[in-house]
Amino acid sequence: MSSAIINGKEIGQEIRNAVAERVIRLKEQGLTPGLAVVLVGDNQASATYVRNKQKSCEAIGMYSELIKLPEETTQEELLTQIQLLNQREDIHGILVQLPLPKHIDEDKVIATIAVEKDVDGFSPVSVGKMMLGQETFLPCTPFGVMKLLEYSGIEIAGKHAVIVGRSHIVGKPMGQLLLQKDATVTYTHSKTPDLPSFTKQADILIAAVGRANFITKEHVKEGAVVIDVGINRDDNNKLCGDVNFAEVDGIASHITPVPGGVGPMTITMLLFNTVQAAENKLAN
Ligand SMILES: Nc1nc(=O)c2c([nH]1)NC[C@@H]1CN(c3ccc(C(=O)N[C@@H](CCC(=O)O)C(=O)O)cc3)C=[N+]21
Repeated sequence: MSSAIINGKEIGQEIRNAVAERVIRLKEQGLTPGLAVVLVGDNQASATYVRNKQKSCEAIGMYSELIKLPEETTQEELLTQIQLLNQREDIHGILVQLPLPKHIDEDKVIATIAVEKDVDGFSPVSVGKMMLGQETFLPCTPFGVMKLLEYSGIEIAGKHAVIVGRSHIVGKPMGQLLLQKDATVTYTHSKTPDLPSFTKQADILIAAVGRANFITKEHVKEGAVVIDVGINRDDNNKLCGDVNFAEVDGIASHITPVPGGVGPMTITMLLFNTVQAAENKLAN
């Protein structure tokens, strides 16, 4: 029997519809939620993502503004731009598209974003609050994965979640959010010896490695829920995840496809956080 497909496009659309309703309420009160996306340089992949984000904002009636800066932008110029956005009344969320050019200190840039506008949830204060279980913007990809699990009726408490990958934006916060829902969490990474011996124990397996088709049938336990966070290009330049879908299909109980799984949820939660930021402003 094949695995149940967790449809991120469909679940994402359902959440976006609810977010669109909140946009209508805000507009009735004279406030249009606004997202600023800062793009430095001309990374082709980044340009595509950024276009998707803007289209998604417009589709639900939000304002979005692209601040496109040349590759040669200095760190100081970028910090000045962010400080201007921090002060803007019409901008409620700020996203600085990563990766940044190598001459720019990413940590410094992210730390400059006002925490109440940090809709990516990447700043040190946001991360600290998340760790403490305090109210804050959750990073969009792990937040989106939590929503996928919730909408699919997958139980988390008491389950063994194994995370493959420990990036600041996916692996680490993913484990934290699952822990907060009472999963037992194991982090694995590139230095983990005998990876399959760990991943085979997973009730919930999160693949966030960034290598095409890296997770094969030997990594997956019968009946596991497999979440594929990867976005890679295969040898034919086709979009694919970290999981070898054809191999794992039928072993997993549930699986997310790429495309159409986690990706659309990342953008959905960005819209969600931005509307929340606007609502917070109205409340204060
Ligand atoms: N500050 C920052 N925040 C981010 O959230 C951020 C970032 N930088 N840098 C780049 C990554 C990547 N990312 C994606 C979002 C949606 C899809 C997505 O919607 N993917 C579609 C397919 C899109 C296609 O066909 O190319 C899918 O999986 O179905 C993919 C990738 C956000 N990122």
